[in-house]
Order: sequence, then C-alpha cells, then structure tokens
Amino acid sequence: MKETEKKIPVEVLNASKSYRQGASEVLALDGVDLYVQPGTFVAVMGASGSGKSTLLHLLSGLTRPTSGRIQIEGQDLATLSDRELTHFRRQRIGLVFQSFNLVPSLTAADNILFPLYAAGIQPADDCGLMEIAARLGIEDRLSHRPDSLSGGEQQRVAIARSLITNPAIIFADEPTGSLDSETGQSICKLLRELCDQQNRTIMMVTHEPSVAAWADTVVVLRDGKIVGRFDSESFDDSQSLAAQYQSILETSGPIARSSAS
Ligand SMILES: Nc1ncnc2c1ncn2[C@@H]1O[C@H](COP(=O)(O)OP(=O)(O)OP(=O)(O)O)[C@@H](O)[C@H]1O
Repeated sequence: MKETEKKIPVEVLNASKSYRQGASEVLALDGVDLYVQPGTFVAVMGASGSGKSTLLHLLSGLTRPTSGRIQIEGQDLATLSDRELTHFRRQRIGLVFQSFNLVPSLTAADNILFPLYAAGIQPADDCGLMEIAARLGIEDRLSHRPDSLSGGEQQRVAIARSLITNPAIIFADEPTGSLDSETGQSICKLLRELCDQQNRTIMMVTHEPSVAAWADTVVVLRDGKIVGRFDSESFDDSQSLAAQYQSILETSGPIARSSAS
C-alpha cells in the first residue's frame, strides 16, 4: 500500500467560517467536525445557504477557516503559505464544478492537460491523457472545443481534468446540477467507479437524493452545522433516502442562521 493511501483523506476539526456581509457577519460554517476514510464516496446535502460550498472550499484550500483545523491527507492546510496551498491543491486534489469551468478556446485535450500546464509541466506521452479519456468515454472528442460538446461530455472532460494529476481526493460541487437526469446519473456512475475501482475519495455536494444515493455516506448540513450522517446503502431507493434526509432536517430544529453584527 502506498504511503498516501494510509492517510486520512479528510479531517475537519471544529472548523468555522464567517463572512462579512456589509455591517453583519454570516456564520457559513459553525464548528464542523468530519472524518472521511480513504476510498469513501460522501455526499453533502443541505438547503441553499446551509454551507455546503463553503465546506468544499475550505477542504480544497480555496478559502481558509476562521477557526478550527482542516487536514487533507494528514497535511494541516493552515501550515501552508498561499503559494504552497495552491501547489498542494493542484497536485493532490481534483476539483469538479457544476458549470464545468472549461476554457472555451482550448480543445478537450488541452483542457484536460491544463493543470499540468498551470504547474509548468510539459505533458509527457505517458501522462495518462489517453487512458483517462478512454476510461471516461471521451477519447474521440479530444480535438473538440467545449462549445461543440454536450453537457455530459463537458463534465466528463472536467472530471478527466481533475484526474490528470492523479489525486487521491476529488471534491465535486453539484457535478450534475447542469445536466439532465439521465446524463447526471451516468456522471454519478462514473464517480462511483472512480471510488470503487481506483480507491479515490470523493466528496460531492448535491441537492438531489437520486444523486446522493450513489454515495456511501450522506452528510446533512443545516445552518452551517452537520446535523446528521447516514449510510445511503441502508435505503432501497432515492425516495426513502429523501425521506431520511427530510426527517433529519425536520428533527434538527427551526432554521436560524447565526449572524452577528
Ligand atoms: N464569499 C462570501 N461572502 C459573503 N457571504 C458568503 C460568501 N460565500 C458564502 N456566503 C454565505 O455563507 C452562507 C453559506 O453559503 P454556501 O454557498 O456555502 O451555501 P450552500 O449550501 O452551498 O448554498 P447553495 O446550495 O445555494 O449553493 C450563505 O449565507 C452565503 O450567503
């Protein structure tokens, strides 16, 4: 087993994040603790504004917590300078977004290779591009620019881009949010396979129970706090998973976003 495979991919210790909004402050995350074991697929659910994206941004080092600790594969992100953090993210974390975030003027191949170019690395013949493209079923789309690809193909290119540095962890923020449900399900299946066949750890934000059903574990956020966590395999279908999610929300008290002026 490789050294990195033994490390806990995600550890969050009492992390909070507040944002200033004019004269007031919004507590977007409020004392979150979270451990994710290697090779686990975690779905993060919660209403709009519950802090899901903020959590993913903290984990990927796109923003820093106001207090608490974030460790990714044993690395305490607070000990890294901004420059080191950017390097760490590029090397160790794959990021996938709802809006794909592809560069319109670049071909699919160059979009996939972009993280290597950004790191000043000239892609070698064995950089894995063809293997990853074949794995994602886009090997015949590599010379196309994003505007001539379907939404599902664009998301596959974005996932391929997230894999080119071979990260152990992928963070996906509503990866199916811009796709029709059938295409969204095919993207979920792909993420599931990356977990099962390549032992990658995946954390995915979603509003959709039918998307969360592909995960091993569902974490429920409300008003910046984790108010529940359950195994999705305990539920036969996405309706019963949705019912469990609703029940957690209903039993966790009235919505009261913390804010202080
Ligand atoms: N950069 C920011 N500046 C100020 N407030 C912010 C910022 N980012 C998020 N917030 C606030 O923090 C809270 C949590 O936002 P966040 O985007 O994490 O929620 P979310 O659960 O991802 O919502 P959605 O499902 O709508 O994307 C919200 O009240 C939001 O307005």
